[in-house]
Amino acid sequence: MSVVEAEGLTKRFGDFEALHGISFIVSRGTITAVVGPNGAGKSTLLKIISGLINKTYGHISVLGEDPWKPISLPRRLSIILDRPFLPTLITVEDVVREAASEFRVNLKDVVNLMDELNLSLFFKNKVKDLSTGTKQKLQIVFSLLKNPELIVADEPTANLDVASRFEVYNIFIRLKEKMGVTVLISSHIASEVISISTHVMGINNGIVKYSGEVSRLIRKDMLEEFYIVVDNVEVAREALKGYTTEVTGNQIKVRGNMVDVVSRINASGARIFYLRNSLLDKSVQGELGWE
Ligand SMILES: Nc1ncnc2c1ncn2[C@@H]1O[C@H](COP(=O)(O)OP(=O)(O)OP(=O)(O)O)[C@@H](O)[C@H]1O
Repeated sequence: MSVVEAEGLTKRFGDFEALHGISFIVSRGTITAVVGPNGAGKSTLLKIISGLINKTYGHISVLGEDPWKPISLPRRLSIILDRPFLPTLITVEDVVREAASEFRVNLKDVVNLMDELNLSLFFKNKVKDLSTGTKQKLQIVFSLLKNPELIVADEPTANLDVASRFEVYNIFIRLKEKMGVTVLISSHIASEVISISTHVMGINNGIVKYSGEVSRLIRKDMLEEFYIVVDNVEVAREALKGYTTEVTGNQIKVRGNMVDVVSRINASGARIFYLRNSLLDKSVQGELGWE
């Protein structure tokens, strides 16, 4: 069953056409990586789906509703943007208590979600004193409190380090697997977001260049070979026993599932400074005509 349906979707800003009559569907219980270069039209598309801006022409239906004239959508859809917008002068604990009461959720459930993102240690801090990445993670917690059916996340991990990015991805993966939540997520780091997704939609110059299941569009060997740079190679390598690895200085070339590899290294105590699948990034850029 489709959660989002678009047919001939067009968006103009004055004389400039940002989306040129695009058509696609998003099925329930999938994670779709929305990838493309700067100015491709990703944010414009995600904002239309979220009801933040209106289309110019065409058809768009989100959970069976017109997102510009929503009925139940605000309750069922969570929007995550790359910039946090939180009250800054009060403590995290106060924000959390207020949010729990507003969304009528159990404080314990909020704390569990915060634990998953390693946020609980900031409980007594004022929001204004948190790093941008920590504020962003807090923002994500609030966005998820209403137990959405659909999450639209525009560059949600832009301000986060590798470990935090995967904490966020793991939450999306869990929500999809346990609750059948549908996720649309955009990122500049195509290879990373594709690695955690079931589907990929490649956009450039306001056109969907390709769209479909990751397993059909991308070869497994290309998906599962990437590089990480860590602070402690020995500890990281020990954590990756059973995986094929090649070490050069602080860099490890790994073959395997990216989510599992990152979880193992995070659990080992080693720190990942850098993670990239350049081969896949280049291939996606080539397919999209992305300079
Ligand atoms: N409010 C606006 N008024 C005029 N032009 C706009 C507006 N919003 C977006 N655009 C233009 O539409 C095009 C698509 O922008 P959009 O932000 O959707 O791209 P994007 O793929 O999200 O890029 P990025 O990754 O840099 O955020 C760009 O050329 C942008 O300049």
